[in-house]
Amino acid sequence: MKLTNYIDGVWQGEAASYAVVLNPANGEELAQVPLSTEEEVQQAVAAAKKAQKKWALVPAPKRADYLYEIGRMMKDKKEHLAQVLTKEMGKVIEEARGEVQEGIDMAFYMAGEGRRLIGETVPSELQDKFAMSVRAPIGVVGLITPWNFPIAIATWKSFPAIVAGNTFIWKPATETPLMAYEMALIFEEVGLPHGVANIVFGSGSDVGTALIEHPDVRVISFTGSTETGRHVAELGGRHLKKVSLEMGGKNAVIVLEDADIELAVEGILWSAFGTAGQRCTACSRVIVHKDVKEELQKRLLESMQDLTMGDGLDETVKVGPVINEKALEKIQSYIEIGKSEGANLVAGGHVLNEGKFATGHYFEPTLFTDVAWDSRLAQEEIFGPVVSLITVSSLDEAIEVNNSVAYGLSSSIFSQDVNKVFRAQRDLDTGIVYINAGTTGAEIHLPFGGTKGTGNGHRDSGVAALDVFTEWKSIYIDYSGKLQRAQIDTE
Ligand SMILES: NC(=O)c1ccc[n+]([C@@H]2O[C@H](COP(=O)([O-])OP(=O)(O)OC[C@H]3O[C@@H](n4cnc5c(N)ncnc54)[C@H](O)[C@@H]3O)[C@@H](O)[C@H]2O)c1
Repeated sequence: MKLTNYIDGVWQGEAASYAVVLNPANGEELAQVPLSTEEEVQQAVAAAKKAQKKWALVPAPKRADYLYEIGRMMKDKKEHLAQVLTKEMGKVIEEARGEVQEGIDMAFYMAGEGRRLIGETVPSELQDKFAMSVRAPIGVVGLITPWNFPIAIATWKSFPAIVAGNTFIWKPATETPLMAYEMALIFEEVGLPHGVANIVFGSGSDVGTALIEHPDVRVISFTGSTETGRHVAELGGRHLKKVSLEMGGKNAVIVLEDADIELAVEGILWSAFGTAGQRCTACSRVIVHKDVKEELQKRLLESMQDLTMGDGLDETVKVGPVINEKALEKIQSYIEIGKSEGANLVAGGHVLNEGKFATGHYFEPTLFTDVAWDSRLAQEEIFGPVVSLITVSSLDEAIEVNNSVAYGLSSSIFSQDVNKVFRAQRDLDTGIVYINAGTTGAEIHLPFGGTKGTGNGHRDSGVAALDVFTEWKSIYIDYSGKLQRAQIDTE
């Protein structure tokens, strides 16, 4: 299947060049994705700009009605969307269903915002004067998304954008364009006015750059690696764009001496090896108290034996493939780095490429122990099924080690002591903190994002997402019939 861009409600013609989209589980060709150019971006921005004027005049509750329809259609197509998602991204089908559900939840949640979009009324300091602030749409927004959550992240961005009265151009990752294609079909089927939702496929350097540099694109909402995000921020800054960045992570589970070890093992397995470790919130470090280190390690190693690997469409599989050959090489390079740094490789550490694994991209769930907290293995984002066990002697030390990385997305702590966990949630320098759960499992009505190298202060999800896609407009209405001046003493 050859995909085409979706601009102004119209599926566009053939592109000059394409990239091939492969199923990471078996190497099967799924589609060809256009490698668009600046010209297509200009066309999409022009359509979005024209549509936005009308769209902003549609009352927000009516804009929200389209989101209810989109949510209902996603619900009807949930199994189909999940199957396509597993094929193009590789995550196991249970997780794919969960990701689609996140999108459905986001549709209904943001549709509800159509009847709120809450502003503020406040007293004026002057008599016979009324003061309020409202959320105003910004205009045309550009959405740049990664391959690891090809549908959920797009809904976190596009749904608040449109309910607030903006129109958008979405550039999905070239590895996972099929979810964008499926969403465009849904936008078309629910009759979303032409030009409100536009999809332009292509590389980050061509399409992404053209979006960021275009003077009519007022907001860039980006999710991806910190390296790319830094570039997006620099370029966006030069063009004075509002740029929202959600980037990498190096998340840790802390296991204290009084933890429920069985529960901690379950939490670690799910957050470290789910999606083959390719979540921004993946647990990549386990910071364990020395008194329970041996027990935790033993139970973790035993449980890791039960992680069946294979094609995520097989319901019995727990760990699917990683996205491509480049990812395998990166993970392998960190195995070598870990060994050279003196960490102890106690499980996994290999690419699987024989038998049923021969045509896919599989890496064994891997555990290093005795990892130095400041080693590269413990500090850098690997984005694969690799966990580093770091031993500490106290809660203070655990928090310090957790906070030592350049990222600040998610952290978790297992302990039965309410004083310790309350103290920890205060001091853990991450945007998300879990108590007695792994590092993953965000719910869409709470803000999602992180500190330091993970983000630049904005958030996806929750009402906070509306801050990215609206401007605060302050309105003063003077009904005194005379010129009143604030801050001037008229007595
Ligand atoms: N914090 C979060 O919410 C979150 C969520 C998911 C993934 N991530 C992070 O995303 C990364 C994995 O995703 P990825 O490999 O797709 O990231 P990436 O940075 O390589 O790509 C992300 C997107 O940016 C585009 N892009 C690449 N170069 C660009 C450029 N020069 N200008 C504009 N756009 C450009 C890509 O085409 C893609 O659409 C990991 O670091 C992960 O932690 C973060």
